[in-house]
Amino acid sequence: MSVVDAGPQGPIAYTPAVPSSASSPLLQAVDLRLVLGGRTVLDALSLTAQTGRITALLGPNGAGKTTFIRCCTGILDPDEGDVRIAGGSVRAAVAAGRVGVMPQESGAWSGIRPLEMLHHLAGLHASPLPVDALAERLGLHDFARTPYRRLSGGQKQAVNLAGALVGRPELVFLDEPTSGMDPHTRRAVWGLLRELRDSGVTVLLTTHAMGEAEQLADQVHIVDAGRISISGTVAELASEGADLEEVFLRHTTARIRP
Ligand SMILES: Nc1ncnc2c1ncn2[C@@H]1O[C@H](COP(=O)(O)OP(=O)(O)OP(=O)(O)O)[C@@H](O)[C@H]1O
Repeated sequence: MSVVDAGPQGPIAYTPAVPSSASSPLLQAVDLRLVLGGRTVLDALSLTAQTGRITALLGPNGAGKTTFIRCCTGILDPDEGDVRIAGGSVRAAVAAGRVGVMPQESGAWSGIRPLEMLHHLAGLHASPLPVDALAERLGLHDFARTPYRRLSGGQKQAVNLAGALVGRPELVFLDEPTSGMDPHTRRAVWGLLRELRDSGVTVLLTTHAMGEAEQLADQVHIVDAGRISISGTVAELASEGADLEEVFLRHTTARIRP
């Protein structure tokens, strides 16, 4: 077992609620197709996320990253293809508390205060993380009494991240987790995500910050127009003789001409 340091309150022992087998990919999406509003949003998209690794999904605006996460968390059903989590269905994994999700926009009730929200979410899980220690780790006590609607963008992100983790999931989807965060907070979150990985948690995140993917990702998938354009480790992708941003630009389609 490894540990998430909670700062002055002491460590949080982070063992996923359901330990996963390290021998296979925890998440397997095969040939997903989905049409929304007459537009093909996912187009034969297949990818895996290995157990206890950080997988980054990169892609232009509108490429289908959030839609993919919605298919992996039971919010949307693909028209074709299948998502398996630990070999079972998405719904079974979600019902068993194996999955955490930090959406780009949370549906948090606007008047709720951060710690109230976390205590509420913790109450939905069998063995949640200690709320105070998690809040301490993410600096939530500084604005613990502020209603959600009055939080800054970065503060909302921190609360949403805590909400994704409080149930001690073994698979966490983070949709642009550090967008709007200052560099101090961003680096603290990177440290936390590395500790989660070291504890065996599987993380799939989206980001538009190439440096974030370079810092964190064990595996990168670049998606363009609903399909995987290229995948590999950062080192494998950079072996094309370019940095990750250059690889991204080469393998995706510009929506707007510079
Ligand atoms: N419910 C819906 N009905 C119709 N179109 C939708 C729906 N949800 C998403 N889309 C469309 O699907 C496409 C992909 O959206 P998605 O949010 O998955 O992109 P994304 O890769 O996460 O983009 P970003 O990087 O900007 O967050 C967009 O063109 C979007 O307008």
